[in-house]
Amino acid sequence: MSRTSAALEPPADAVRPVRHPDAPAPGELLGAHYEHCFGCGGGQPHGLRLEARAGEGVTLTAEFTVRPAHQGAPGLAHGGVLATALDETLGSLNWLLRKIAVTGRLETDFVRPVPVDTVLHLTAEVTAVAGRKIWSTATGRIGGPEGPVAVRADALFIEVKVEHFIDNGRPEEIRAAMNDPDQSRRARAFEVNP
Ligand SMILES: CCCCCCCCCCCCCCCC(=O)SCCNC(=O)CCNC(=O)[C@H](O)C(C)(C)COP(=O)(O)OP(=O)(O)OC[C@H]1O[C@@H](n2cnc3c(N)ncnc32)[C@H](O)[C@@H]1OP(=O)(O)O
Repeated sequence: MSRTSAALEPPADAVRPVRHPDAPAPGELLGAHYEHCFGCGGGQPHGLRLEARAGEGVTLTAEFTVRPAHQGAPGLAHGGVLATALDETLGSLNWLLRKIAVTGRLETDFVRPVPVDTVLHLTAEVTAVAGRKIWSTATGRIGGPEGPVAVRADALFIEVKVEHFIDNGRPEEIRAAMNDPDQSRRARAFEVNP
């Protein structure tokens, strides 16, 4: 049995991703794309507050500290929370392409339990692009950036226009997001033209 579904195998005519010339420099923190994002925003008391940093090419690293609010089994991170950390990390990669994209498919392997207070060290990269489709992969390690693998995921993101959010989101949150005075958040959310 193959590890991933056919939808996560890029077709033969897919191309290598191209880092946008204005992508944040390697080592730079990306910052949250939305204050109330459960994955990266500072406005969610129990959110993950995941911090992602640009890497070389179309790669990044990220860290997430598992807190007591993130438990599933006693003292252990909930699998859905770990999947969120992977989803957020993979989603952040699209900023290096300057594309707005949403997760279409996310396949996750849970390899080791992740205790509360553990720092999950994530690495991720875009592997291929074809039209609106973006394939990417991520790995999360514990005990340090070179520690054993605890989780990994492969994903397919689909590029969307900003109308995807305007048409489907609640008007009050959309209005507030559009009026967000934080320039870097506004940039990650809206300024996506090459
Ligand atoms: C004003 C405020 C702005 C705020 C600005 C914020 C910006 C920054 C937001 C980032 C947020 C990050 C957060 C973390 C990442 C999430 O968690 S994103 C949230 C979770 N994901 C979603 O909610 C997506 C829900 N799904 C959808 O809306 C729609 O199904 C999609 C994904 C947009 C696709 O619909 P569509 O545009 O109609 O595209 P469609 O023609 O169906 O498919 C296009 C292609 O993709 C393929 N495809 C589509 N879905 C799938 C699938 N599930 N599996 C396999 N293939 C698929 C199709 O087969 C098709 O392939 P081709 O035929 O072209 O080869």
